[in-house]
Amino acid sequence: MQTLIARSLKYTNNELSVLDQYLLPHQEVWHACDSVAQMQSLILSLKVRGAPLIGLAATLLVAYLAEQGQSKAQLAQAIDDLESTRPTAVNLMHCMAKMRIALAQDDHLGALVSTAEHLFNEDVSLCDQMATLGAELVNPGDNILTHCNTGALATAGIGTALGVIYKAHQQQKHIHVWVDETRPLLQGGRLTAYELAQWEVPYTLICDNMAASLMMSGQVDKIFVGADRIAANGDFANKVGTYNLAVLAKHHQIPFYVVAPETTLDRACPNGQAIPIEQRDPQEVTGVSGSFGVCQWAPRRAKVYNPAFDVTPACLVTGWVLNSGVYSQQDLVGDVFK
Ligand SMILES: CSC[C@H]1O[C@H](OP(=O)(O)O)[C@H](O)[C@@H]1O
Repeated sequence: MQTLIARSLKYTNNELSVLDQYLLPHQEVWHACDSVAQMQSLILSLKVRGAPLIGLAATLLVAYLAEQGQSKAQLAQAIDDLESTRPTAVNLMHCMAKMRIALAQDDHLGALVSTAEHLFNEDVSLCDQMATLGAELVNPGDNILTHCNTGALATAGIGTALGVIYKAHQQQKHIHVWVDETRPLLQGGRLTAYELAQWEVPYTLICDNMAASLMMSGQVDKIFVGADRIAANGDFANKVGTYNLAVLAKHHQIPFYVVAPETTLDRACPNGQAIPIEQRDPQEVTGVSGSFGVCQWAPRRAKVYNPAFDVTPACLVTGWVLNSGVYSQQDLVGDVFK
């Protein structure tokens, strides 16, 4: 397999490595990964995270295992196991389906390697296309609000929604970004703030519960978010708290855009109710753990509701920014999903 290098995933010198996103922004630690169990653990703990990146990390591991001489039966099991790791982001299922097709080829090793290389390099291009198309929606001086993390850390390229923001910054549109910290795992406060600082994009970090008053006071001009799965009617799943923003945006008549590659589209999913929503460990809500240990603030026996994602109905979305274009719901359903 060729050398493949992204911000949080790389294959170099016959070694697959991932950047531990749970330790960011204070520590940049890379883990070599050579087994399904290890990759599943990295993905489940969100050390490896982000809808496109999860699919690509699993894909590169399958190709790596094939090059290590694993049998077709072992590789088929690896694909099944990896596909079941997290249920909501459809990019994982998309990538594993492509790898299953490659595994069925006569030269399965060659097909797996070339498919992995293609999917990785394709995502880089898809990110560039989304960024260019989405940046056209950004006006000079816009105050943009975003949720969770959708940058280079979450993809093989420059990102999805954050890629749009970065491209607009590169175009010297002099934007400012309101960054939702994104409870409970703080992908915004830890990762988006980290990426925007590295790109020298002006931003202000806020708690999620502050977005409404910012909108009411006219301090938010547009909202760009990512997606983990887009259903055939345009409903989409994204990090929990996205639906809040969509309802607020509609009330305050603020343009609300979802940015995602077409690898996030799920043609077999009729609407948002059909999207499986991952339920996560209550400990993520009752406290926080990291390299510093555990900080527990809620009662240990507190009953917790901790869905990793929520679903936003298409009626609340101004436009879908895909790699192929910017769509209204009518065009998305009629042209893209046709
Ligand atoms: C371009 S990443 C898309 C999506 O993935 C994130 O979820 P997680 O951090 O749990 O992997 C978040 O929902 C992003 O919007």
